[in-house]
Amino acid sequence: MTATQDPKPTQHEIPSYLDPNNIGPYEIFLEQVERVTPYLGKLAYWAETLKRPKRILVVDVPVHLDDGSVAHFEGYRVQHNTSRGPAKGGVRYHQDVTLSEVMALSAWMTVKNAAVNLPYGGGKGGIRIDPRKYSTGELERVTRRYTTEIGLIIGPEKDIPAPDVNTGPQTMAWMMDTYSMNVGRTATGVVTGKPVSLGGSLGRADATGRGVFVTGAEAMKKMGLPMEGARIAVQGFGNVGEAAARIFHEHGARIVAIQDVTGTIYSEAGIDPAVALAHLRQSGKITGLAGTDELQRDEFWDVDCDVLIPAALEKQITLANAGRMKAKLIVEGANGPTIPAADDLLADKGVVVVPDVLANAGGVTVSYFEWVQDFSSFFWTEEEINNRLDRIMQEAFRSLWDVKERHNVTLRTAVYIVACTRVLEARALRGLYP
Ligand SMILES: NC(=O)C1=CN([C@@H]2O[C@H](COP(=O)(O)OP(=O)(O)OC[C@H]3O[C@@H](n4cnc5c(N)ncnc54)[C@H](O)[C@@H]3O)[C@@H](O)[C@H]2O)C=CC1
Ligand SMILES: O=C(O)CCC(=O)C(=O)O
Repeated sequence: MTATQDPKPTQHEIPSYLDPNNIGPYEIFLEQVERVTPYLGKLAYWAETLKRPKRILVVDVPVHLDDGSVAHFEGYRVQHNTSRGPAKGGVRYHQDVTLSEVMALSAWMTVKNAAVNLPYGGGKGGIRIDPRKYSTGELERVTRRYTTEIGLIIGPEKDIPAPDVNTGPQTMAWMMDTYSMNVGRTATGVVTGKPVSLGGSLGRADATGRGVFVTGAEAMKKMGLPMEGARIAVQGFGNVGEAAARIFHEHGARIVAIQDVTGTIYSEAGIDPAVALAHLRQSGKITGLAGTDELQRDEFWDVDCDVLIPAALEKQITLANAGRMKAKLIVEGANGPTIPAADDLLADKGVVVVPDVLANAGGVTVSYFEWVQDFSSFFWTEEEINNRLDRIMQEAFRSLWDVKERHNVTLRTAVYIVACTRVLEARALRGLYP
């Protein structure tokens, strides 16, 4: 080496296995468990329970395509933990779904359900498929075959799926119908997020975005950030991102940037989410909306905003962008959007992060209401649902914020302390032997 050469490795010279941005989804969860373990006292004895999913099912999903050929898709259902009740969590259709991802998503469900004190464990499912490439009929056949394959382990008292990325009420209707045919009775309680006419709950469609708003608004109050005119940037404009943007907008905040899989738009004057949604539905893309400028994908992270809402996929906030973000508050609509190293960097910068396992718990909370309504065959008004949801989310936020202050930790660690304590208390009380 000559004297002019820099002896320190540059970013691209770091071997991939040492690059914190390269961490896998389940490794992120394991790191989060490591961080909470010192706060668990005697329950740390049981911490290994959290690191091991209770049950994993990998299934082959063969279907006839419209052209007469047969395609095979890989599907998963992971039940991470059932100490506090049946497994509960969504089903994702995406071309990049992996077992590690579904394991992480199911583990985050365990933490989330305990964080808001729902009587559930955690589960999650997925199929590695790009749904944009298949017709509605093909997706129905994929869904029905997948439901039959995982029918071994799901059920209203065992494991209750729900929507996630690229799945929705129609997917849940097919799942409910297939499961019901297989068991010989109509079992509405086997999935949540169904159409309202099939035992679905009023308020479920907006529930996750509403919870993002409620927890975000609580955090803003604690931080002294006014809602009126607050600058908001949203990544992901689907079930969660669109509803969150719309509800913040309705409360006087200004949506300055939206990014989805098709592109990124920016407007200093603010974007009306309803107009953006109509444009997206009509044109198939978010870009090209009148009164907005198109940004390069990576420029989204430089947008001047007070609140950033990642509501797309995992691992979006990394060491490559966390340092340059302007937001004072991040409200995680998505599951797992922030890698642990970026979490540390944000904490050092004084950025408050409302973690996924609290911020996006509104969806599963109304799923719980739906499940209860299906069991009792007695349905509540939308006002009752929204009032109960708001109360649960506000009370959870306030008590978890107190834990954060008491232990002088991040809000994520505070949520993990409370949630993991609840899960492991149940584990310890139940004991190990039949
Ligand atoms: N649907 C629900 O009730 C809940 C969803 N979540 C989480 O919220 C996130 C979003 O889920 P949904 O809104 O249900 O899904 P969705 O399928 O309705 O919408 C996903 C959105 O993300 C965008 N997107 C996908 N890839 C992207 C990329 N590379 N860059 C930018 N945008 C991208 C899509 O264009 C779309 O706007 C996921 O992490 C999911 O696990 C969490 C709790 C409940
Ligand atoms: O509504 C549910 O049961 C689960 C929603 C979900 O998958 C999630 O919260 O990530």
